[in-house]
Amino acid sequence: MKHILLIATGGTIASQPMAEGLTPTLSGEELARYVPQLKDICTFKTTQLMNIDSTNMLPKHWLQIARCIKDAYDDFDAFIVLHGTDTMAYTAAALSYLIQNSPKPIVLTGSQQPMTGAFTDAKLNLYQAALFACDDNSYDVNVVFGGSVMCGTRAYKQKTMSYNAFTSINYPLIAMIRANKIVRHGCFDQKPQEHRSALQSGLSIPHAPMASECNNHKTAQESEHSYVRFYERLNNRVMCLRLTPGLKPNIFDALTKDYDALILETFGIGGIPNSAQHNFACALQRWIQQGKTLVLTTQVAEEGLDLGVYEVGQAFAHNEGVLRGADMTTEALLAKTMWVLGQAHTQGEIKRLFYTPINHDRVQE
Ligand SMILES: NC(=O)C[C@H](N)C(=O)O
Repeated sequence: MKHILLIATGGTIASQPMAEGLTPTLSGEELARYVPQLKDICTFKTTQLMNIDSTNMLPKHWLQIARCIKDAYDDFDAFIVLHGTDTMAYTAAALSYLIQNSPKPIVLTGSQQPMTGAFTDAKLNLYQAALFACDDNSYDVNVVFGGSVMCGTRAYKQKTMSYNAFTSINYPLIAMIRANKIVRHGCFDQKPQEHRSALQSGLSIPHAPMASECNNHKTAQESEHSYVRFYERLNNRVMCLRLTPGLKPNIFDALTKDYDALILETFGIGGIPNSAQHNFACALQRWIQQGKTLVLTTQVAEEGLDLGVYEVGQAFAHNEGVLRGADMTTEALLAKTMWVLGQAHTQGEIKRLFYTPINHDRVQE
């Protein structure tokens, strides 16, 4: 039987009704007791890192979860992170960058209704997360929710109440889970050979060096190991801004003090106002000239960005100072930009890391 570490962090799954509203109170150990069927498919230990509504998750918590998995990596076959749904997509993306190339699966799940609720989805989500975590062909960071398995960089919360709250954006589902059967999407039906070999070498999986342990010019990305890589640094001076009709271009000047990078959600396939009254070109150029990072993406959930299509985007299509989000989710862009700026020191390095696909986060341009 596979041995799993259940990492509890709070969320609705752990919440109970209080006078102030739903509040996380149940521990991971208590949650597991509600699903006795877990014992039929795995052995497990629980650990409680925090017990918070995911509204209060911060980048330092992502680092804490990644560190917990790193420290326990050799002792378990898989990891389940119990998490609130509201920011689960951000955490799943962040873990995809902080823990790369993992032959052991890391699965996030949670629920729309508390574990103690009469019609809860929590039991099935936890059970199916364990089922997927125990499967020999699972690896890397995934979200299991409402019978869908999504890549950690592609998950998106699209519903506030329904049980099928998550969807995979611009990328196929890894699998569907019907009751206790995993139905994999064709290209995800086999764990890659490099991961199999790594696992066959048993407990002595040589973790690749942390980025901070690599010499200055060689990032962990370039390490010759094909094994799991853990990272410990994020730059959280990154923010997202959605363009809205009438937004004033001088907004960026107000952001320069607190932020190193801006992810701008443009209109449609890539429209940025350029009328005489509202022209963003100068303001954005000023941002770039200060040495700051500018990532352009779309505020439309599906199908991604192409700045070359319209006159209102073309000025940025070939701008060397702009990073293009392509078909990535905003959640993944935020986490990736924090990770990239945590590792890279030159514009060239930033660009190279940003455009390198990680855990299927973007299609190669
Ligand atoms: N369904 C949930 O888990 C929502 C909750 N507010 C959270 O994100 O922690």
